[in-house]
Amino acid sequence: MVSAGVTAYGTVLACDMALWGSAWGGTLLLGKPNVEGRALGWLWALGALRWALLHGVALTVPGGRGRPVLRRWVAALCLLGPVFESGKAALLQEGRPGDPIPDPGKAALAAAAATAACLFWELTFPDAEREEAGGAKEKKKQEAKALFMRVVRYSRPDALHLGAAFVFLSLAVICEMFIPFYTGRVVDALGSQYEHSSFLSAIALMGLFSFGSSLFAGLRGGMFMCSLSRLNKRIRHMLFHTLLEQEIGFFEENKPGSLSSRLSSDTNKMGLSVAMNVNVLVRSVVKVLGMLGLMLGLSWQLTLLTCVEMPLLAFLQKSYNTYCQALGQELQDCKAEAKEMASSVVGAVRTVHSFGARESETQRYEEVLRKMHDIQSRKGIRSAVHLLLRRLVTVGVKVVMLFYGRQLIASGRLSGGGLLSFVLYQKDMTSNVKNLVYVSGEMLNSVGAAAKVFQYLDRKPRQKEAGQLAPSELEGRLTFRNVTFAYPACPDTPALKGVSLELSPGKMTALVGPSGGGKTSCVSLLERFYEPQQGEVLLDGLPLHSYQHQYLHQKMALVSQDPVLFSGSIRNNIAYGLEDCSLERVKAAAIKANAHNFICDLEQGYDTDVGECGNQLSAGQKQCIAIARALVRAPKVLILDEATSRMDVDTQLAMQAALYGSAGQTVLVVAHRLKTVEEADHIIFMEDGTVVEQGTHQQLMAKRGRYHRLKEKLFADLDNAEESLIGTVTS
Ligand SMILES: Nc1ncnc2c1ncn2[C@@H]1O[C@H](COP(=O)(O)OP(=O)(O)OP(=O)(O)O)[C@@H](O)[C@H]1O
Repeated sequence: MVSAGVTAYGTVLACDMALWGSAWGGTLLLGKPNVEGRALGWLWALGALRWALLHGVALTVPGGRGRPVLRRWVAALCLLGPVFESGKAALLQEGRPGDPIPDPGKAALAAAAATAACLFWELTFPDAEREEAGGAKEKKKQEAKALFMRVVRYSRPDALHLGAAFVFLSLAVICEMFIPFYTGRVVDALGSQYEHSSFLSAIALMGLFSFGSSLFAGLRGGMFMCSLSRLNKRIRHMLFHTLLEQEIGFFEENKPGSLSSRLSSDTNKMGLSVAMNVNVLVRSVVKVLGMLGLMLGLSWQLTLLTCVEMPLLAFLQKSYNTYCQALGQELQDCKAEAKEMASSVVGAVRTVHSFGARESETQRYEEVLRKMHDIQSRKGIRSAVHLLLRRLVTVGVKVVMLFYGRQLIASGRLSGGGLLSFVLYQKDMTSNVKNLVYVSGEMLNSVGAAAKVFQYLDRKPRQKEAGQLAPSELEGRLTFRNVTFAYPACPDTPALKGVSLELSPGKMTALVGPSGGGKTSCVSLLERFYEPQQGEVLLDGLPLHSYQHQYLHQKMALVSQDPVLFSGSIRNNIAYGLEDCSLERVKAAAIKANAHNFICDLEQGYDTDVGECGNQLSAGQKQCIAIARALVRAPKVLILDEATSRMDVDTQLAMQAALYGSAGQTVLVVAHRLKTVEEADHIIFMEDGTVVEQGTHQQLMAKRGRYHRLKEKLFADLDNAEESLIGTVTS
């Protein structure tokens, strides 16, 4: 593939040299043709002829077909000269166009300029050729462009702000462009024939343009910041909403650290891709075009020289950007890992302390930091090399330019001030071209962050959409019909295997069995945290998913073993998710949950702040509040998953009596303790994901099966342990 390309380019170049050589030889033998007054016409005619011939060669040479870059290069080689001479004649209306058949030096310079311009274009705006070659990299770029356009579409509501920002941006750039020009004029005015009035007018205009550029630049910055913050707010809100819509399995696959990083840094980066990069892009494009015009006006020869520097710098910058992009991804992953590790360790600091894991955690964190440091060091070294190469190119071109500029001044074709203006423009031009190349890479880089955000925004929850059922009367009968279920993390190991059971209204059903038997999995299915792979869970004979989400969670309340409280008052925690819940309702629920007494003992009663995650309350108190939070909704179905495990036996029994009394309520208790289970109307014994036996306590004891054996072993052990613990404390 590469050798075919070399052959194609080499053949075209050889043909071009042969063409020029024969024409040049002809002029040497026969003398230069007299084209006075028709030079431009001749230039175009010869250019077109050369183009037609070389184009034909490009199409017929082996490996030439299917190479649009080669054809574009041929066009640039043949037509750039006529275009340049025509532009020069039209804009500057001076001098006569160059010879239709240039001498060797000019021919080489024109070929180099055309090649450099072509190279610059292809590097900055790479296109379909490599895509045709099937490069995955190119495909990725196309995707990045599509992503970028999507971010732009998300910015539509800020069109007014962005529009104003671009107007200010253009004004600022235009003002900025004239500053070097009038700086040169000031220097000229200070020259040998000093004229006060021209000095004053030049300095006034320079001051005016400087003031204008600062003013408009400030307004532009403000407008961009404003639209950036608006976009950020919208995206974050959408993302947060989408995240909360996802099924529970999603949160098991994606760790909280990486999710919060998406919400904060990635949304931020995504916004920057529009506000900042487009800002720099437009600014640079306007400046480059404007300055190119002004520079051509000052000296086309020096401008041509500048055109040699730019592709070289663009090439250097491009390769640097590619390297940095790859490292940037690695660095971002490292940062996310460090963040996640720090937050999980700090969040579980008690466990870390009690297991004496401080040293190992510190080492683990240090390892990630070291990885981060390595990446940053590599980036630093590459940046130093890049800077050195860039400086060498810049200084080299500047030296040549100054030498040539001196010749132009000596021949009277340029003033000293003009050269100064040119040098200032050239410096600015280089940095703007660099910005252009940088920003094209950075845009793709920042849309990398956007890709992750969109990945979540586009994600459809992997569970059936909730239906519309919301009957005013609900009996509360729950049925598992031949349910098989495996967690997303272990799809090949079912936690429930063909489970069929029924929870009757007005009855308390207990789920018991050894650890890992599938009790909590049943509860999770009832809460619709997951969907079963086979079978159905029915409420009053209808699938759970056909009920409205809000309705279902109003009618079914769950209290888990480790309930989560939110920082805020006890009252707000009990009334969580309910609008306009009176203090009386909250108190009534707290009384029923055996929480009222200890709440009243607290200094601020129901207004007491429970602290971060409720850590200012004991585990048992937290469970009481969580039960009150469930009861305040007066649910038709109450699910207690080891919900009283942290309470003492007396509190547990009192609580149970209170809960058992609710007429018509379906109560499901998952418990390990014998006393709680004995009272239940129906006991279901689960083991290894299946229902092994069921009945009342008496029936199961009489059966002398698995329940009986477990009672003998586990429950008795627990009770003994409890009794001995109580004994130790009281003795
Ligand atoms: N989030 C999860 N991802 C993958 N597997 C899980 C998950 N939660 C539980 N399991 C597995 O599913 C099986 C049933 O677990 P489940 O929590 O339902 O048991 P359990 O009877 O409630 O146990 P325990 O009495 O200890 O709470 C176990 O083998 C467990 O390892």
